[in-house]
Amino acid sequence: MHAIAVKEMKKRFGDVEAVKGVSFAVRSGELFGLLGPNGAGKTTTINMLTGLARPDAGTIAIGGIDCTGSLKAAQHLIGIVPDESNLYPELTGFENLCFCAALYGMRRSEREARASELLETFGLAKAAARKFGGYSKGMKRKLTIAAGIIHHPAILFLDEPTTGIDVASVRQIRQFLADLHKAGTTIILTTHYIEEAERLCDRIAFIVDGRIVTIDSVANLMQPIQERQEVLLAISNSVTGLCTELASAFPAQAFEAVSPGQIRVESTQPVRLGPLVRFLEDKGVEVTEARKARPSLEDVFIRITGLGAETMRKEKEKAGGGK
Ligand SMILES: Nc1ncnc2c1ncn2[C@@H]1O[C@H](COP(=O)(O)OP(=O)(O)OP(=O)(O)O)[C@@H](O)[C@H]1O
Repeated sequence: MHAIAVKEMKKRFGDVEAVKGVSFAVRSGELFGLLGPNGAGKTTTINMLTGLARPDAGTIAIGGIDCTGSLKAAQHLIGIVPDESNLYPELTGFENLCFCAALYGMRRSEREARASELLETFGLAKAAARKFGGYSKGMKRKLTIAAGIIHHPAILFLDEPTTGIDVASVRQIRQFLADLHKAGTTIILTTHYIEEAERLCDRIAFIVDGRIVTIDSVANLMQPIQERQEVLLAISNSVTGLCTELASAFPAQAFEAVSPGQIRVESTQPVRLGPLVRFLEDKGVEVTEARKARPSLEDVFIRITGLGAETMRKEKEKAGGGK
């Protein structure tokens, strides 16, 4: 049985068709990533799956339960970590968690024990008695995750869990998600950090402009580019038309000027540096460094979506870090 099965789900906000008919299924125990740039429709998709937005069309099943009209029957199965925290600033960390536990009908002793356990897990025990409103961004995100799993949900939805927070918290959250995944929880994660998706997810759906453009395992997505060789050459100075000249001199390789001081060489054969360096020297260009690049999911994303590395980098910067 699938933990989640979505068919032809759509959502429009006025003139904006935010989600244009997405279909996918998440296996039980899977860590599934929805990856895409800002405005792609990730949050809207998650909101429809968690009952925060009503789809205009399509069907949703969660844990085998038809949730198309209402999520009520599957509510106990899911945990939600929204991108903006829904916790109360005037309550302490401990009180917030106990309050959430009470909403799930947990008994007092049970909820206090669970709240203390989760505060410990996330390194927040010392801040347990402090008001949530005074927490740092990273602490807020961690407590929001703790609140989302207070009732041991079988399926956890997280919307951009590592965006805009400090590096130490990012590491802690990623490790926590990996542990939760190992323990068997189904996790659906939205992110626009390609390397985060590559590191954590079993399968990834690339979502662009309201549509899923591809869904596959990280290994399968990476397979076509694994055999490809890529070398980055740092050069002392650039000369007009250098890449065109290189391409005609070395037709088995592809050349791209990634910046004025850097050329990317791509080939399906091992790249021989000697002839390249000599050719460039003859043109008055010195190679100051040659580095073999590891193929990454970012390359796959760029190939499939047509979105350039620069676009994704800008998206990351806009998001305010998280690395
Ligand atoms: N409540 C709303 N009212 C109007 N338009 C909306 C609303 N929510 C989302 N949209 C629009 O729908 C599109 C998809 O937005 P969504 O937030 O789902 O994207 P996203 O992939 O989660 O982006 P981000 O990474 O920035 O969070 C965008 O064009 C957005 O402006």
